[in-house]
Amino acid sequence: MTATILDGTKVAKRADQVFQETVQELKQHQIIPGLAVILVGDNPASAVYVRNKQRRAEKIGLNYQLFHLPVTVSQDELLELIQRLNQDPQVDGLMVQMPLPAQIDAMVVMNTIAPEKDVDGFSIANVGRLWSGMFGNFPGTPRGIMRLLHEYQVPIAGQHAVVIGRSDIVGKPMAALLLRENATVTIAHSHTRDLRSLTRQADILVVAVGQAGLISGADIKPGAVVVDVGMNRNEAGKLVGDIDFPSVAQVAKMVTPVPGGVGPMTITGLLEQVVTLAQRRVEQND
Ligand SMILES: Nc1nc2c(c(=O)[nH]1)N[C@@H](CN(C=O)c1ccc(C(=O)N[C@@H](CCC(=O)O)C(=O)O)cc1)CN2
Repeated sequence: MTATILDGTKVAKRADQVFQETVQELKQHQIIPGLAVILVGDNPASAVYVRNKQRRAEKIGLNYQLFHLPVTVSQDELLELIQRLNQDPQVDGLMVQMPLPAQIDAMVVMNTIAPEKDVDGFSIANVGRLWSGMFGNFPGTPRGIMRLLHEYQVPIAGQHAVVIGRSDIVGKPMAALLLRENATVTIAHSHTRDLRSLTRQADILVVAVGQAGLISGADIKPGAVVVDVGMNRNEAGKLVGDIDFPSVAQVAKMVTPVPGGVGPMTITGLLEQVVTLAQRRVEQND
């Protein structure tokens, strides 16, 4: 078997066209959806991600504002900026790029962003909404992965989904979104015993650990759908995921590549969230 590639780059481009049309319609109601991104420091990977966000946000017509703060900024200064942007009516969505330098408590930052503007869905209010099955803002990566699975018509209800990794950004919200769509969900992590007996049962396997080559073809169920969230650099400096792609692609029905799979869909998930918030602004005005 050679797996179908779940092409995040292609799906993201298609999604951008849809968002662009929606933004045009919003502009007819005098609403320009606004996204503010705060970047602290000079982490090179974060700089790339923020640049990609800016390029795509501007392409679909968002009012994009970047606030680049020095790595030495104090927590109070950062919180002050967040509070100002919380009050700014031009800003529909506000996010702080992770990771943050050690002097800043990410939990405090996430919970200072007004929940209705928290487009990352990292605040306690939005996490609660996610797990309660309510409407809310949900993190970009799992949101984007769900969109990718829907685009390729991957059945979810009743499927056994195994999520490896329990981070707040990917693993936990991914499990919640799969559960909301009636998958039977197992979360595995560093303390899980006999990981491979679990991965071999998965109809949908999401790998979000940050360990190159963790999962190979022998570890998966024939015909599984495998989503690789990993972003690692190999010895040659090449970007690779958490799976051994060639062997997995021999056994899986569908698989995401790295790059070009989940990465572009993370930004799609974010843009979808901002556009949804701006649409809500129109409904409230009507
Ligand atoms: N506040 C947040 N911080 C971080 C998040 C997040 O969702 N919110 N996620 C990641 C970084 N991230 C978005 O912010 C992100 C990661 C990767 C990509 C991407 O397009 N990857 C490309 C490869 C890019 C490269 O060459 O390095 C791909 O996979 O094809 C976009 C966004 C952590 N921080």
